Amino acid sequence: MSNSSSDDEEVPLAVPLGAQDAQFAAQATAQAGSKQETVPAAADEAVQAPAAVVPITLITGYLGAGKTTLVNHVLTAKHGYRCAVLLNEIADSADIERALVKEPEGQDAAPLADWTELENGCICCSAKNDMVKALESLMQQRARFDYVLIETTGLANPGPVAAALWTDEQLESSVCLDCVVTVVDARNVERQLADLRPDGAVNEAQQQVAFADVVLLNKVDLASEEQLQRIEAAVHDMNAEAAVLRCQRCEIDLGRILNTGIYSAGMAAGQEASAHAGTGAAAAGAAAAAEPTAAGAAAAPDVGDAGGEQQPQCGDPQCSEAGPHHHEHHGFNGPGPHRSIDCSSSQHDSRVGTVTIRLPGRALLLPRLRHWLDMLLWDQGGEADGGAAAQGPSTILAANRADTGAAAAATAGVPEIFRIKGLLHVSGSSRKHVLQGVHEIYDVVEGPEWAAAEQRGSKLVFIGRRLPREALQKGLEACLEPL
Ligand SMILES: Nc1nc2c(ncn2[C@@H]2O[C@H](COP(=O)(O)OP(=O)(O)OP(=O)(O)O)[C@@H](O)[C@H]2O)c(=O)[nH]1
Repeated sequence: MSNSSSDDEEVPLAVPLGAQDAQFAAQATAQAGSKQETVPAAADEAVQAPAAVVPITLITGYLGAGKTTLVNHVLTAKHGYRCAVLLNEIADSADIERALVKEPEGQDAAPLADWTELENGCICCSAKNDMVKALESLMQQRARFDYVLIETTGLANPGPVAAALWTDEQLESSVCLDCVVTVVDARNVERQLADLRPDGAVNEAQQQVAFADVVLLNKVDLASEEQLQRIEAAVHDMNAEAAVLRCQRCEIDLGRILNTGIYSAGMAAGQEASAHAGTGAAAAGAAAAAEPTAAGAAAAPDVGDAGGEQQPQCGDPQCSEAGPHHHEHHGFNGPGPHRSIDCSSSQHDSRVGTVTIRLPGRALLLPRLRHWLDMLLWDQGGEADGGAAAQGPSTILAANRADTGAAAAATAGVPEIFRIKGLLHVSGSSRKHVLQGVHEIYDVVEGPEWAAAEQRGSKLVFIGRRLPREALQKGLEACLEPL
C-alpha cells in the first residue's frame, strides 16, 4: 500500500493495538492538500476547524477486489481531508503491502507510515473490539486528522462493523459512519456472488454488496461490456439503492464516498433507529448485533489454519432476533429499503483458510517461481473445461499431496486459491519483490532495496479453500536456488 508523498505530510500516527488474537494493522496518515473540486464544501471547513464528529468511510470488498488500491487513491488525492486509516488484513501480510510503500529516501526522512500488526482475526468478529479500541486510541489524537477510513478484510461482513461504529459508548459522540463502500472485482465478482454455501447461506461477497451504499465496480479493464452490464443488474437485484460506479484502479470522484452525509440524511429523515444516541430498542438491537456471543467469540478462528464454526450473528442493528432468520426492511439509518439479507449466514465460510509459507535465507529463482505459479493458477479463471481443470492446481497439489502421504486430502476436493500475497527474496536482485495474485492473475513487482541489516527471505500468503500446506511448501522449495 502506498501513501501520499506530498511534501506537507505530517508523520503518520501509529495506533497501538492491544489484543492478541487479531491481525489488525493500524495506520494513520496525516494528509493535507488543496481541496479537490469533487469534494463537498465541508472538506475545506474540516481542515480549518476540525469537525466535532469525525466521519468514517468503511471500505469493504472481497479478497483482491481493490480495497487497498482505493485507500491509496484517497491518500494520494488532493481533497483537503487529513485521513487516518485503520487497516485490517486477514492474513499476516501487512508487511507485504508495506513493501510497496514508496517511502521517502534520505537519512532523515520520516517513514510515511507506522504499522502495527496483530495476528489473525477479522474486525467483523473476533477483532471488532480491537477496532473500537484502535479508534478510541486514534481519537485521543483527534486534532491531527478529520476523516477516518477503515479497510476491512476481504471476508468481512460489514454489518457488525458498522453497528459497532454506532453503538460503542466511547465512540458514539466522536465518530459517525458516513458511507459503506464495497469494491467489487469485475472479473471475478460473478462467481463470488454465485458461490454456494453448503447450507445455502449468504456468502461474504453477497453480504458486502447488500450492505453497500456505494458499489465500486472496479477492474473494468478486465471485463467485457456485457459482463459489466450483467454485474450491474445483479448488484441492483440485491441492493437496489446502492449507487454503482464503474472504475479502474478505484479512480472515482471521491465526493461519492467521502462526507456523503448518507447516514445523517437518514437520521434527519426520522428513521426509527438512532444508534448514535445509543438509546431505544433499535440501539439495543444494534448492540446485540455488535457483540458476538461468548460462544461465537470463543469459536472465532474460522478463518485461518485452524478451522471453527461461528455462531450466527445478524449484522443489522435493527434486528434483535436470535438464530437464523431472514428479513427485509430499511437499512441502518440509511434512507430507503435497501438491505435485504439472510442473517443466518455464519460469519465466514469455515472452509476458507490461510496458509503462510516462509522461506528464510535462500533466494527464489524467479523464472522457476513464475512457471510454478502459472501451473498452479492457470485454470483458476473459471472458464476452463473439466479436462483443463484436471491439469491445474488440483493435479499439481494432489500429486504433491500424494508425495507427502496425505492421500485423504487428495480426495477431499479441488483446492481453490482466491488470493496470494508474497514478499520475495529473488535470486540475483538486491531488491524486495512483491507478488500479488487474485484468482488466476498475478504480478511480481520490484520493491525497495533490502536493508543491509535485514534478514533476507521470502514469505507467501495463500488464501483459499482446501489449501494443502505441505504441497505448497514443497512446490515453493523447488523454486529456491540450489544450495
Ligand atoms: N487490472 C487491474 N488490476 C487492479 C485494478 N485495481 C486493483 N488491481 C490490482 O488487483 C490486485 C489487488 O488489489 P488490492 O487493492 O490489493 O486488493 P484488496 O481488496 O486490498 O486485497 P485484499 O486486501 O487481499 O482483500 C493488485 O495487484 C492491484 O494492483 C484494476 O482496476 N485493474
